[in-house]
Amino acid sequence: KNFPPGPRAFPILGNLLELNLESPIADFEKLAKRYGNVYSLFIGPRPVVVLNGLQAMKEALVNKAADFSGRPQDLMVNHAVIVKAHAPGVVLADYNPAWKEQRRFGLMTLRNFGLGKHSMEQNILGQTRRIIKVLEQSVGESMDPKLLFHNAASNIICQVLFAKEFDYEDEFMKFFVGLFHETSKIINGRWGMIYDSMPMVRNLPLPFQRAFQLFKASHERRLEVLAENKKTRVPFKPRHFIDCYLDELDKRGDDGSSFSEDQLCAFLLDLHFAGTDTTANTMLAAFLYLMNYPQIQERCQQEIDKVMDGKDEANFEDRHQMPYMQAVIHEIQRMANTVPLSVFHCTTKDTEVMGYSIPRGTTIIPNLSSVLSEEGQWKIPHEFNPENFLNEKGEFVKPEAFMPFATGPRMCLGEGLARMELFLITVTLLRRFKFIWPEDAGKPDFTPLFGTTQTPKPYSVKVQLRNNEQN
Ligand code: HEM
Repeated sequence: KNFPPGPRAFPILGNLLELNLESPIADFEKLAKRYGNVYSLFIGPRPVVVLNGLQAMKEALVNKAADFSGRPQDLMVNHAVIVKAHAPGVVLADYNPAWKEQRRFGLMTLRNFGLGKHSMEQNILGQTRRIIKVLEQSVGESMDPKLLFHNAASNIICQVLFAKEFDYEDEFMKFFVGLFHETSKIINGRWGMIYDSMPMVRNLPLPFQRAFQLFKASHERRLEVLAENKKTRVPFKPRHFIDCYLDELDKRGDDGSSFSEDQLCAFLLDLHFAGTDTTANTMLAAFLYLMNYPQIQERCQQEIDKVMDGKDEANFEDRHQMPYMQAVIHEIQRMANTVPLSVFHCTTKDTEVMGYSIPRGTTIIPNLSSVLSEEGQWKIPHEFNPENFLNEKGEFVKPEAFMPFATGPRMCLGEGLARMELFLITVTLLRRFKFIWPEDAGKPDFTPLFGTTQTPKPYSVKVQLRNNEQN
C-alpha cells in the first residue's frame, strides 16, 4: 500500500526484459520522467525502489539514514564475495554494530596511515613515477592506458594494506586486477541477473560459478599474505593496515567484538577491490576528456606550471592554489559517473520517502547518476564543462549535488584517498606530458561501459613531452 509506482512486472523476470541490461541508466531516466523521482521495479521477484535526484537522495540517505543504510543480503555479489558468512567485511555488511565498528576502524587507520600526510603522498607519487616511465617509453606512439592506471591504483592500495608494490607483470598483481575485471563482468552482467532472479539455477554449472571459484582462490591468497606478514610482525609497531588490525585484535582479546582474522581477510579484499577499479576508471575517464578538450588541458597546464614553478613534486595542499584544476577534476568525476547506481542499499525497517511507504527489507537503488546530471542543480548539466564548479570570480565551488561517493553514513570510505590520487596523478602527468587523441582514433565515444563501476570504452593515448624546466 502506498508503495512507489512503477511499470507492471512479469512473473519470474519482473521488469528485467524492459531494461537494457547493457546499460539501464537511460531506462532509469525515462522511468523517472514517467513515474517521478521515487519509483519501483521488480528485478526478478525482488521489489526494488529507485531513488532519483538530490531531494530524494538526501531525504533517504541522510535524513533517514538509519532506515536506509542496510545492504541486501541475498544477491550473487554477497554469495560470491563473502567467503565466510560470519565475516562479511564492510562494503556488503548489513547496517549493524559490527559494520559500524569495522568501518570506524578502517577510516581511522586510513587516516593515521598517512592520509593528508607525507607518506600517502609519497606512495601515490611513487606509483605516478612508474606511470611516467611507461609513458616516456611510448612518446609519439599510441598506447592503451587501461592497465597502467589499474596497476597504479592497485599498488597504491597494496602499499597501504601490506606495504608491498608489485611489478606490472607480477602474478599477484595480474591475478587481482584480473579478478576485479572478470568478476565484475559476471556479477553485473546477464549471468548475475539470472542468478539473482532464479534461485533454482544457482547450483547448476553455469558461467557464474567462475566468480565463486575466483573469490575462493583470492581468499587463499589473502590468507597467504596474512601468514607471511605475521612472521615478521612486531606487535604494536604497525607497518601497514594488516599490522594495525592485528594490534587491534591483540588489544581486544576475546571481547566479543566483530574483529577477527576472517574479517581482516574480507576487509583486505573490500579495500583492494573498491580502491582499484573506481580510481583507475575515473583516471581513464580523465584522460579521455582531457585529450578531447585540448583547451581545457592547456589551461590546467598553465595553472600547474604557475603553482609548481620551482617545485619538484606536487603535494595535495597545492590544490588550494589550483581552483581550475580542482574544477576540472570534479567535472571529470561528475561526467565519469564511475559508480552510477552506488552500491545497493536496503531498508532496515518499514519507512517512508517522499511520501511513499517502503517496507523493511526493500532493496534501494540510489541512482547517483541522476543527481550528477540533474537539471536545476548544475549550470551546464549535460556537457563536460569545468564552469560547473567555478563561480563568477573563478573560485572553486562544490555544489551539493556532487555526490560520486554517495552521501550519508555508508558514503565511500576511501574518498580521502581517492581524491588525493586523482589530484596528484593528474597534476603530475599533465605537468610532464601533453596528451593527444591519436589522429587515427576516430570520433571519441564518451558513453561508458556500464557496471557497478563504469569504465570508458577502450581507447589509446599519445603523449608528447612538454617543454617545461622539469623535462
Ligand atoms: C573515484 C573513486 C571512488 C568512487 C567514485 C567511489 C564511490 C563509492 C560509492 C558510490 C560507494 C557506495 C556508498 C553507498 O553505499 O552509499 C562506495 C563505497 C565504498 N568505497 Fe568507494 N569509491 C572510490 C574509491 C574508493 C577507494 C580508493 C577505496 C578504498 C580505500 C574505497 C572504499 C570503499 C568502501 C570500503 C566502501 C563501502 C562503505 C560502506 O559500505 O560502509 N572507495 N564508494
